[in-house]
Amino acid sequence: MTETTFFIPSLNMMGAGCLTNAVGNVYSYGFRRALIVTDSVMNSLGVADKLGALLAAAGVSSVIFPGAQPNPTVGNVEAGLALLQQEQCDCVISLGGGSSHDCAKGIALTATNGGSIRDYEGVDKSAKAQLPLIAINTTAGTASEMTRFCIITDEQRMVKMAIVDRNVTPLLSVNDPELMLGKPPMLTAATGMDALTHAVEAYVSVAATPITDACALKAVSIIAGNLRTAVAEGNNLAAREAMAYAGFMAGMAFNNASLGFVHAMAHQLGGFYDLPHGVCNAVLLPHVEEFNADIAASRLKDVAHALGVDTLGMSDRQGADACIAAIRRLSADIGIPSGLTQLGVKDQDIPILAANALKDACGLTNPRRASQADIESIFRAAA
Ligand SMILES: NC(=O)c1ccc[n+]([C@@H]2O[C@H](COP(=O)([O-])OP(=O)(O)OC[C@H]3O[C@@H](n4cnc5c(N)ncnc54)[C@H](O)[C@@H]3O)[C@@H](O)[C@H]2O)c1
Ligand SMILES: CCCCCCO
Ligand SMILES: [Fe+2]
Ligand SMILES: [Zn+2]
Repeated sequence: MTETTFFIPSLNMMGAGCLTNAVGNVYSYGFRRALIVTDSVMNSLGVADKLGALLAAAGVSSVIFPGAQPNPTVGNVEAGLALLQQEQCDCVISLGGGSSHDCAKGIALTATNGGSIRDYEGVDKSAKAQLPLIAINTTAGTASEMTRFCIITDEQRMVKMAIVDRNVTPLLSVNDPELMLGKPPMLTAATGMDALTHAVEAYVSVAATPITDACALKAVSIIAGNLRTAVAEGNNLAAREAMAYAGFMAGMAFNNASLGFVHAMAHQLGGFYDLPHGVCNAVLLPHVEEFNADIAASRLKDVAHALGVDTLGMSDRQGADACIAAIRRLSADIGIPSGLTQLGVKDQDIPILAANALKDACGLTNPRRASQADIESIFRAAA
């Protein structure tokens, strides 16, 4: 077995109501002035103000930056950094989903390392630890609250940059499902399918390990057992808590085994059309696994079993086909759009989307290599 590494934040708090003690930890870490990085919706819902009041009661003052856009941009990071420096904050707290966490990571990293977030595209390009980041998660989920990844859209090139850097790992991650009760059904569906994609891609990845396998398969079975309920009954706290654990465990898997062509291709759709990450993953997932099926058949049969399929007596290829069918059924049951055309993707853009997908770091661990023509045909199959 080759040498492997396992990245995870040093402290991860989970469970209904854990936010209160998490805020206490901000004070006991010694921080006294926080920049809260969130987005306009979370801010308008009053969630950021509530967090500010909890922090104030614990002895920590704060200022809110509500400028993290979905698919956060270089401009968002620069604006947030300016506010952090003007307000002389000593820590960053992200409040929201992956967009808020990634924007906050970009702010915290450039606050200590200087330059532009563009300078850190690639693997471990930074020299110093970021300003301490506490990630309070409200979607389940991208797992950005616990990963060493930061995805920032370069609005000039219209591509999502992957900053893969241990220094963007949050100090503390917080998953309180009480903050997830208000997620609308489509957002619950999209983020849940993002988590499933993380687990499946990590499980078929060429960088999978026994640790990431255990996390991935457990995440798959929790998602199979709870996502439909979380979409249909948003106030079901048990289903929300289960999905929070599933998103986190899928994060443990891909934070260490990375991903595959689903993400490499989905990132292009996010960067080019500003489409929601989880929906892009959900539409592409069955098509990429169809492309991988011959090479990853036995792995996909394991995933089928974790999805609840009775695979006894099936060949590996039959198991892989059953896995792909079960993913399609789950997607349809929770209202995910069936094709990319419905999302506004244009055939004439596919060549540039495919060329950029082949440059995305996520593709490096896909179990099957692909040519430009292969990626183009997968995009067209998903139309
Ligand atoms: N860094 C990583 O490891 C990683 C992994 C996967 C995805 N991502 C990135 O994360 C981004 C997507 O994040 P996301 O899918 O969490 O969505 P998001 O953060 O973009 O949020 C989507 C919308 O949902 C709203 N929302 C969030 N929580 C809510 C709640 N509890 N109740 C009501 N509304 C709520 C937000 O205000 C926003 O309007 C993409 O940019 C993607 O590239 C990063
Ligand atoms: C190389 C891994 C990048 C992870 C991005 C998840 O959307
Ligand atoms: Fe992603
Ligand atoms: Zn993802």
